[in-house]
Amino acid sequence: MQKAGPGSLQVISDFDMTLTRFAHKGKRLPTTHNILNNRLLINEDSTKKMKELLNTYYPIEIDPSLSPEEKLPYMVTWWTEVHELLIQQRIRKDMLAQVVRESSAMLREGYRVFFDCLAEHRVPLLIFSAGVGDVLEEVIRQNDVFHPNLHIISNYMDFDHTGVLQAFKGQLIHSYNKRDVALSHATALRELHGRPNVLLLGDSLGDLNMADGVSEAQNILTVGFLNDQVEERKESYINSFDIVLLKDETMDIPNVILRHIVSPEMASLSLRGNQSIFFLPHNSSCFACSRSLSSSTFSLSSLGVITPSLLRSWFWNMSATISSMVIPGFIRPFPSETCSLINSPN
Ligand SMILES: Nc1ccn([C@@H]2O[C@H](COP(=O)(O)O)[C@@H](O)[C@H]2O)c(=O)n1
Ligand SMILES: [Mg+2]
Repeated sequence: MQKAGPGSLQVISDFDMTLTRFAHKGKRLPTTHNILNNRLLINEDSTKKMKELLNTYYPIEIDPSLSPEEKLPYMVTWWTEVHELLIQQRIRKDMLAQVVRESSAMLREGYRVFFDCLAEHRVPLLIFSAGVGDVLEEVIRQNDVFHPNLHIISNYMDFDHTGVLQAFKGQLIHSYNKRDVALSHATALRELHGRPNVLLLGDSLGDLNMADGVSEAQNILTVGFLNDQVEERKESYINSFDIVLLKDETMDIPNVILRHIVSPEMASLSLRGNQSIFFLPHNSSCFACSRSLSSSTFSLSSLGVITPSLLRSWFWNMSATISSMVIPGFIRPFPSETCSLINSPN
């Protein structure tokens, strides 16, 4: 994928709990459907009913002992009942921006690097979501990353001429029918043709089918975010995705993969707190990072071929020089296990 470069690449990603965070400071964050569970839009009874439906069907959605075929009818019931309830509540289009603003939904840390990098290199990003399209668009817009390379397949609301919800458009999309939906959209997504390499991101086993509509796919690299019921589901995720990220609320790994594909000549670099971490470039050269004191720009210079001692000294030097650097999207606490690994004599 790296040899073929960004011109052959497309990214297909799920939205809820893949591009958005699952939790923050120990609190569950909402999906696009749950963002709509706001008293500005729906009454108290419906709020209760939506929660009951979530408590009934979410455990089925993630139950590792049930097959996708067994889960399917329950998913159809869950989505259908919630959509009917939202229609009955006569949701207003002009309130959506406000409920998104009031919600605690967050894109994963490092999201700006991800969205901007894809746009800069003209790599199409297909967001394939069983959530609510109008809400997910608003989340992306409010985070300022709605770029022209974005394509979205989702459940879109149909509003009447006064801006009141009257139906949902097109085929219902739920967690376990993404294959059918992918196949039915295959010809429409012309911009994605001729891009045989796919980076696929998802948090559900149903997301693995999102690339089924890609004609003549050559390589599909799948990354699975395992957010919930980790121990129970780990085995099936490891057997199904190429890379499994356990309770990782960042876009760090997708960003490193992208950096490797779009600019393989540069060290892929990420700075965290007052420590630093960098990812090796494909030719095994190492780069040092320094910041100009007069501006916020920073430069990379080659240090030559990596050796363990060079690595260690680089880390020590960097941690001293970058402690005050602020590079949005890159700074994050550096895990202590990684520090001790880097600083160990071997
Ligand atoms: N009423 C519902 C229905 C579904 N969900 C969750 O939304 C997720 C689907 O969106 P993706 O972007 O991940 O495809 C799904 O995993 C459900 O858990 C919900 O919260 N409420
Ligand atoms: Mg999801």
